[in-house]
Amino acid sequence: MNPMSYDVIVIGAGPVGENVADRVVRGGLTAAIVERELVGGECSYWACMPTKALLRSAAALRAVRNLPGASQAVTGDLDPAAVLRRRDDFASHWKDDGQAAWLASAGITLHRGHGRITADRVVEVTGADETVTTLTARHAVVVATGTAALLPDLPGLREAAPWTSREAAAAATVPARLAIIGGGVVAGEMATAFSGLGSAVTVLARDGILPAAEPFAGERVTAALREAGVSVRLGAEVTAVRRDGGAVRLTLTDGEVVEADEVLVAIGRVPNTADLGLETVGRTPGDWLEVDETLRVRGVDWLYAAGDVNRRVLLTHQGKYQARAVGDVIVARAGGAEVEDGPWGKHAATADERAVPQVVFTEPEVASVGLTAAAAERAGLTVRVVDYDLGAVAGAKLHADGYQGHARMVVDEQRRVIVGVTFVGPDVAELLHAATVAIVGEVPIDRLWHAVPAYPTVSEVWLRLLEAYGRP
Ligand SMILES: Cc1cc2nc3c(=O)[nH]c(=O)nc-3n(C[C@H](O)[C@H](O)[C@H](O)COP(=O)(O)OP(=O)(O)OC[C@H]3O[C@@H](n4cnc5c(N)ncnc54)[C@H](O)[C@@H]3O)c2cc1C
Ligand SMILES: NC(=O)c1ccc[n+]([C@@H]2O[C@H](COP(=O)([O-])OP(=O)(O)OC[C@H]3O[C@@H](n4cnc5c(N)ncnc54)[C@H](O)[C@@H]3O)[C@@H](O)[C@H]2O)c1
Repeated sequence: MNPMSYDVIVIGAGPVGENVADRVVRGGLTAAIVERELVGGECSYWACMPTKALLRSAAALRAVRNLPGASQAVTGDLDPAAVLRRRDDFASHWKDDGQAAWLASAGITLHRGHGRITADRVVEVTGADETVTTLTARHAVVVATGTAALLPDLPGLREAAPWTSREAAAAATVPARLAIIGGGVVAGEMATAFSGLGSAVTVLARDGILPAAEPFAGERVTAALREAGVSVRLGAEVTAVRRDGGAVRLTLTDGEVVEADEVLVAIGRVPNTADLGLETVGRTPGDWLEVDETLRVRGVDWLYAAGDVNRRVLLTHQGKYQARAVGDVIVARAGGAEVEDGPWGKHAATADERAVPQVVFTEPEVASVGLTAAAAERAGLTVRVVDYDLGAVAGAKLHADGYQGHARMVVDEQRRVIVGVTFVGPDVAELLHAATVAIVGEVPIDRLWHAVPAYPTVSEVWLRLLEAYGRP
């Protein structure tokens, strides 16, 4: 036993854990971080970065092919091997020396191994060689252990060695045929990526494509995937899976069999809490960790949970936003300073509920923030929905010949502020932050008329949306 004390112990060195530790050290406290795999977490090696690298080259090629003058310069096809090599670079070749060095430079102590809470403010770390180190926290323990892929209980699935997002993101070769179970964000992006790389892709989307987004988003992504040769089977449900020799056979509810070389399961996530000692704090192992506005686990005053593991929003940027709030509130509570946990306060993660931005890097891209029209109505708001054809904007016509896209703004009619925006179209990702600022700032519609978009940019859609809404 080797007792060591820190002000704060963070379990999990993904993007969220790293940012919590950095924030508390900047606030004058000491911090240790516990990591059982790679410093940088899912995002750096198997999620955000490598998947976007898999998507980017095909997106650039599509863009240039839609631009007369430039398209003539393209004489060959995509080189999948070169894309995979670039992906390897973005995954740092699955080595974390760079990020571990950053932790050291930030004054954060790294303990490698599996962390488990064993008593109040006590974390045991079991290393790869089974040695156990006991850490104690003077002020707080923060769980930032993230999530893993959810696998459904389908007969034959586990024996068929399915891909999860990890195997897809780190694929060493491109399968000739890929079947994807699911229709959410991972399924949409992976279908786009692997069809771009040359796989014959079949998407078995029981609940549709991007069902949580505005309906036009899923419709446009479905149409584009089909145009790219992807077989999108809306409503298709898998009942059994079998791997015979090399091929995987998926049986659907109507008895039809879909054959592929690999099957990717992308139906959501489970929290990494099964072996974390949650029973010692009266929680059930394997459950999501429910937290209050300051990301503190309800009823346990020294325990916090940030990032994917608290299920508020499963996105890196939002988890890092939570990390800044958690780090700062721990420092405030440790020093007896005032806690600002009211809406939009320094220590409250208010944006998690009102203004979460997300870009889905499909073709076309889907960029959204805040509420969809349906979600706003469910929340009891009186809303007005304003739609505009993004392809009709001068900047979009210049951007690409035959540019097709759509924009929607959802306005809370009682407060006359925007509560949701969705853009669908090529390269709409960079349009999103203006919408986020308008929603977080609760900028009145009447004032937005004074925010003039430059001509001729795609951002002129903002003016067109306001014109469609009307000026009294
Ligand atoms: C395929 C895919 C693509 C994605 N793309 C995007 C994107 O483009 N943009 C975006 O914003 N989000 C994206 N996400 C979501 C994003 O990856 C997560 O929101 C983010 O990684 C969450 O960060 P985290 O720090 O909470 O958890 P993680 O990144 O999962 O990190 C948790 C860390 O904790 C460690 N750990 C777990 N348990 C223990 C333990 N008991 N002891 C010690 N260490 C432990 C793990 O090894 C891991 O390193 C994507 C997700 C997937 C699956
Ligand atoms: N660009 C990005 O921001 C990005 C990219 C990838 C992943 N992510 C994040 O990662 C998280 C996980 O993504 P995901 O796609 O796994 O989850 P998801 O929640 O986005 O989608 C899962 C989909 O699977 C469907 N589903 C659920 N159970 C099913 C079943 N038994 N059979 C068939 N379909 C079923 C659901 O209806 C849903 O549409 C998301 O929350 C997302 O925010 C973000």
